[in-house]
Amino acid sequence: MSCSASPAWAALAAHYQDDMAQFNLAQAFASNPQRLAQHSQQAPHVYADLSKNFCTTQTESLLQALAHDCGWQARRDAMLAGEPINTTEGRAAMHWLLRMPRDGGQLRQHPVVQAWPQAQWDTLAAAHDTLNAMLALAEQVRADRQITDIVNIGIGGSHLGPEVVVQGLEDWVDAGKRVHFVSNVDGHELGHVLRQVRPESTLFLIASKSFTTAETMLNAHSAREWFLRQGGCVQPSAAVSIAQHFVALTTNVAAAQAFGITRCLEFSDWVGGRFSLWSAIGLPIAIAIGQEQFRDLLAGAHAMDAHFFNAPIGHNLPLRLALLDIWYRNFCHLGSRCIAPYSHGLRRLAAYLQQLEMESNGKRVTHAGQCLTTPTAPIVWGEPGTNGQHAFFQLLHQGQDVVPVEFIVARGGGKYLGAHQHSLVINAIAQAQALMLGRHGVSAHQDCPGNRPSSFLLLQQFNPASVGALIALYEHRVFSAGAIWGINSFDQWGVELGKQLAQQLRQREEQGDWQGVDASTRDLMAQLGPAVA
Ligand SMILES: O=P(O)(O)OC[C@H]1O[C@H](O)[C@H](O)[C@@H](O)[C@@H]1O
Repeated sequence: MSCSASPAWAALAAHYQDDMAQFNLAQAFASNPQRLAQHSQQAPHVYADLSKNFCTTQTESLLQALAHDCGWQARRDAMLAGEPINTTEGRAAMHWLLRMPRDGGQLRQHPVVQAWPQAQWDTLAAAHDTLNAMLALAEQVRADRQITDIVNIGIGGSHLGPEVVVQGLEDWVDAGKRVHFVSNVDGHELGHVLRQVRPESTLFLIASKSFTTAETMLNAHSAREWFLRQGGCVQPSAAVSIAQHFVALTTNVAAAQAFGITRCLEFSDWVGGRFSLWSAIGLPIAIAIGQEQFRDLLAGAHAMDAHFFNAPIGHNLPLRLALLDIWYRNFCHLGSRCIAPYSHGLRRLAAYLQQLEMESNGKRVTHAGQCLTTPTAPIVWGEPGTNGQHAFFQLLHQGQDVVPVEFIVARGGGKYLGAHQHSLVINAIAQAQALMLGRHGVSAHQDCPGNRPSSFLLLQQFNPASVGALIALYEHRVFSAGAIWGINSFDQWGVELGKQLAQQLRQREEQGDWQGVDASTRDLMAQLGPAVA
């Protein structure tokens, strides 16, 4: 049964029409002194104030009934059991295992974990062996005074997670290494980094789950060529050799070795690319902040995992957020969500979430291959505050579209506190208030309609553990929404088509065969093809 055929779906549609279409946030606060308590929740490291959303306790109850009707709990347990819930690729999705202590940690009493076969415990032990090897390498690199620059070459999941965490935890970066990220196939990005580094003091990390991604392979080959042109050697015995200065982070060790890399950190195919920052893909993070802090990052994420796998439907924060996402998308017909981290460190959070949410849940068929008749992932977008206020917040306040805004704010931490931190958080609070209250009776141009929804995610403190918990919260939220929609959040077949067509265009170009190709594509190839490059 698809989610929209469930009785709860019909009840939610009726609830929207009958009770919520004219809902007013300010009035809801005025008439219900319990509103904040009813729609807020403390989870590990993260407090969520959801009270400025278009919902009542009845909305939340009906949404919880939807989760129940759609088998959310069984899907959550299947993930924890290590079942192949990524059905189109026949794989489990076990990123959470990478942050679980060897003895199961806070989940060891969970009935599903108690029922694990020995093989699952062996998988956990193997994940710890890999983690220890990764952290040992990170410490070795941190202690190596000759290495001043780390260049991570990878794209998508092999880039965005590590980048958001390294930037976010800038105040914990203590080994004096500069960490650069190169993702785009546009040579300007690689060129810009290579102009700043020297081969003898640079460690290249070639991060690719598949070790076949075209952009990463081209960037890796160009980096290798540059390295050799600058006097680097292929002989492993030489000090400035590829063996010493290139490390691969991948599931495809054979391909990395064929490329000429001998130092490989491997991870398993049950780690989805966009869920992989906890695996070997996290090496740039571990080099930047050190093993102790990396373990804190994992511990924060594990605390959120324990909350997610243990908490019941009504008190499960990742699920509550997922249900609000479904409510807005499917019943209130709001197509996007704005991500507003009031944190310079989290300036790339929206980019990270764009992959996490839109690549996971931007889907239109169920596990069984049935076409869904309802929209799925919202479009997520955003910029850090306060910058966004001076750009697109105008539309949020006075535009014709209602966009739920998600404020992410930390309760201190970091080096530069005082007046700056205070101003940052006051701005976030004031924006949420302005969105809700609006301004009335001044003039047509100055009035703001108000009644615009927002959520507040508040980190107890800004540190590795809370960043880990925040990211795990988002991961489980995305999984929960996908589980209710009945889609596979762990594949990404839509991405393949463009890759295939790029390959076909290359072949056509070589063969000079443009038969059957549309006039626009042909003309663009003529204008931008190799003659121009
Ligand atoms: O890590 P890689 O195998 O190089 O993949 C990098 C990225 O490229 C792909 O096209 C996928 O859409 C992403 O999910 C993935 O994270």
